[in-house]
Amino acid sequence: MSPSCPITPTADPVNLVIFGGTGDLAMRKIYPALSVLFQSGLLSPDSRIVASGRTDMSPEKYQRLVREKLSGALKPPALDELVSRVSYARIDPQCPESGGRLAALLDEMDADRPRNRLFYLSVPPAAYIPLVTLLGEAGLARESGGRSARIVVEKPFGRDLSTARELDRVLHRFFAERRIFRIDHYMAKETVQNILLLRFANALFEPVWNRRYIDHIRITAAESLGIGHRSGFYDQAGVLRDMFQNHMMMLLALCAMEPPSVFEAERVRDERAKVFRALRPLDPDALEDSLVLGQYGPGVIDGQPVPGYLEEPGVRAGSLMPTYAWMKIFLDNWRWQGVPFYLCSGKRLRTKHTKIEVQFRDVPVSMFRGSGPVMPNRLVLGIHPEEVVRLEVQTKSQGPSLCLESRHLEFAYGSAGQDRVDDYAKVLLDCVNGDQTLFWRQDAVELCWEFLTPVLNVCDCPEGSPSLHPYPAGSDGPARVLEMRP
Ligand SMILES: NC(=O)C1=CN([C@@H]2O[C@H](COP(=O)(O)OP(=O)(O)OC[C@H]3O[C@@H](n4cnc5c(N)ncnc54)[C@H](OP(=O)(O)O)[C@@H]3O)[C@@H](O)[C@H]2O)C=CC1
Ligand SMILES: O=C1O[C@H](COP(=O)(O)O)[C@@H](O)[C@H](O)[C@H]1O
Repeated sequence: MSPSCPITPTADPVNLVIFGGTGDLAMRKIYPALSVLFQSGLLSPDSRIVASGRTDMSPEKYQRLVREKLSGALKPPALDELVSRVSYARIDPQCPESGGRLAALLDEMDADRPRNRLFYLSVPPAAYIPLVTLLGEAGLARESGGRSARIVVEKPFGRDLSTARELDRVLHRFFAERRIFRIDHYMAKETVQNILLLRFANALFEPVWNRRYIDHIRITAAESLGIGHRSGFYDQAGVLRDMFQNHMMMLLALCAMEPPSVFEAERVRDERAKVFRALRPLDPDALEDSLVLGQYGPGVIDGQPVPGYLEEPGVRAGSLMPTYAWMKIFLDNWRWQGVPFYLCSGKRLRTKHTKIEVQFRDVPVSMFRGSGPVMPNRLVLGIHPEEVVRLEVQTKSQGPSLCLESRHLEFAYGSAGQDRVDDYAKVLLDCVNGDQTLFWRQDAVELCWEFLTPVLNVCDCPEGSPSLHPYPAGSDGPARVLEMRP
């Protein structure tokens, strides 16, 4: 850690209520993140976790379940310490007495001292509004006696513009905006957080970070995983709602935003929203010029045969849901006029890799004729698996003749030996501490839904997308994208 970096203090104790405590997200991401926070002392040992679901279960049985599910990821004593802080309450939003029961339980837990309250909606989106209403009507959304009450909302924030607005209306009935945390775990990834520091804490990049010097920017989030057990959600959402409306648009905003006057949540969020306001609307009559949608078929990944999307359990027969999208986006503002941003994400691709590539323009003319082509500079921000910042520059290769060679100036997080906090741990800690910098604000959510509406309309019509390009699992995506790429 840098000597000038302040030590992060231990957060005040919190009672964390995880709605959806038996679910995939809770087991795979939230508990391991909590364990990191407890072990590193960032979360007070006085904090408690109440998991809930509609299933009836004793706290002891739930503790056994957590132990069993997490035994691969966590070992004693970390696992024991985590489990000792966990209890379970059956909460069914359809059941009128659920809210009162939860309120009584939390009061009982607070008998020794009042704790802040954090309610985490880790449930299917259809349960968001009923649970927010339950909290509000039970008086649990109120702050009192210096105790905060915050709510964490998982993506997707609605399934289109109108449902996003409806969710927001209900959230705001009970929670002020400063207490609503719309999570995007991509924002907490180390190299993603680093984008703004790289751009605005160095004098080097900003003068060339514009249409005069940048040819295009490519943002890729490729996954080799399929949809797992999530067909119920995914077959209603597809890649556009799952990855574009949130993570991909956020990466775009971080690459394109103006510097805020000060690094404060609202000022940073203002600048991100301005990027979304500058999005050039997609032309519904010419979508094929800026969009490729695809769906994976059967194929081979890591030498193993994998089924196609339509063979995945739970997917509707003949579903036309896209599992891959490539999009060309323009921003209509002075900095970015004419610079294409290529966004691409898909499931069941050859490898998992997430990165941002900033491609600079060619030199005006090469004076090194006969020494090979002068490749344009490229800045690669590797997010996964490599966490790296790599600037590709042209140099002279060693030897008597004048030959051009591409070399890298590189900084890799993995080799920097710094303290690391996993992405869910970081966002959870920020919720506990009330820092909204890394979270979505409603204006940005709505602007992104508005932008995607023409594509979603096409995908949602019964015939689905007019051109859904198939690609074999384990490939690099639909061949059509190669024709569109610069
Ligand atoms: N899994 C992931 O990788 C990611 C998930 N998300 C989002 O997180 C949320 C949770 O996802 P995930 O964990 O995968 O979902 P799961 O289907 O695995 O788990 C859902 C959980 O919610 C509970 N639940 C279901 N319906 C209701 C209801 N009507 N009222 C109260 N509780 C309910 C279930 O328990 P019970 O049946 O007992 O009620 C279960 O604990 C979703 O919004 C998803 O979009 C976001 C990013 C990644
Ligand atoms: O939010 C989501 O993200 C994951 C990919 O996250 P990563 O951190 O592993 O890159 C994706 O698999 C999932 O479908 C989506 O809901």
